[in-house]
Amino acid sequence: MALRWGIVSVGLISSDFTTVLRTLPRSEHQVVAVAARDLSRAEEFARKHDIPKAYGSYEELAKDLNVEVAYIGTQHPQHKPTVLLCLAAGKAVLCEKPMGVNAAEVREMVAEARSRGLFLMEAIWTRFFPAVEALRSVLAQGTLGDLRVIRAEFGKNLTNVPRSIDWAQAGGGLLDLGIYCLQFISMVFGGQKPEKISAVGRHYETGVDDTVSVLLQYPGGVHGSFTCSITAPLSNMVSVSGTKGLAQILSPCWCPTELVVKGEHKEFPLPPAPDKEFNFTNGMGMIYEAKHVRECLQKGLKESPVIPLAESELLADILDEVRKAIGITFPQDKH
Ligand SMILES: NC(=O)C1=CN([C@@H]2O[C@H](COP(=O)(O)OP(=O)(O)OC[C@H]3O[C@@H](n4cnc5c(N)ncnc54)[C@H](OP(=O)(O)O)[C@@H]3O)[C@@H](O)[C@H]2O)C=CC1
Ligand SMILES: O=C(O)[C@H](O)[C@H](O)[C@H](O)CO
Repeated sequence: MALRWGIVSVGLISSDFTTVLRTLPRSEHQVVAVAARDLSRAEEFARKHDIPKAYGSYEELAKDLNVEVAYIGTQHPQHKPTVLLCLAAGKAVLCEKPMGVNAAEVREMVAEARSRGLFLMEAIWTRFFPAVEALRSVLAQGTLGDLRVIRAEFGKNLTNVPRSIDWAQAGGGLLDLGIYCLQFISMVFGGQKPEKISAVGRHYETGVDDTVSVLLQYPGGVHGSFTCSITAPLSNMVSVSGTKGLAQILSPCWCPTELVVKGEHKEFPLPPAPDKEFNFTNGMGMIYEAKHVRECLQKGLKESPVIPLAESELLADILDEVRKAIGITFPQDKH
């Protein structure tokens, strides 16, 4: 039975995700509706992606009984209201990262999903790439020995991307790019709560975070660190070091296809996407998370075992702590 998707908002990532869904067998995935704040833009998107139903409001899509799962592709601050709207309408929800602007928002969404017995997942698509699955396997086998340190970086000049420098839209690097680094560190250290968090950072002129470095101490004398930036290019790699060797996820680490383990280079090419256009790097890699969502729903799961809701809450808690340490607040923090 095909999983019937509703796409919430018609922005850049929504276009990429919809393009990916339409490469999948129609017997497994169908995009049955799309909604935008403006009907004409929703209709244009529907024409581009051959979607049967277009709505001029998210509310109308939420009421569409043909929609089983909603994909939330709005900007950060609109994630919470649209997730809550779709949950209230009985939809399963896949919400783009970061699921919330802060931990309070994430906890509100998680509580609502749990109280309604509905599936909710944060679209940390990185975790579903074969290269990252291979890294998890390497770690599980003890190939690197006893872990000591993990280091991650994600930086690129985004000062020309309006949402990235827009304080009202919770811009900056931490929520947009840093979350990718942090989720690697948390994944490697088993979703444990760090014992100590420290951070230094620079503010961008609009009040968002510009470049931030974070140090996380975990139980057992191990630690992780990351740097994210919206103004400076960084290595965009991840390295995991243990007593028996080093593993590296090569750039682009947030959507990787290359893993190096103790000097051995392994490639995990994306599925072919002939004549498909994407707004973001390695967009075809969203196929993995889309397939995972369907697998979860087929099993009757209410959350992903790969990016559990408790992990989304933990990531948000840590990002809150980091923002507090460097003095970054957003309008959404007051609610
Ligand atoms: N997984 C990945 O690889 C990526 C994930 N993302 C995530 O996806 C989300 C969207 O990013 P992106 O597609 O670049 O965003 P866009 O700038 O394309 O905006 C997405 C949608 O947000 C709505 N929107 C835009 N501005 C406002 C505003 N000021 N107030 C209210 N709503 C607004 C619009 O919805 P409408 O269409 O209804 O008008 C718009 O289409 C982000 O949270 C980001 O973190 C982004 C890039 C890559
Ligand atoms: O999730 C992402 O990949 C980021 O939002 C984008 O890559 C970043 O905003 C640059 O476009």
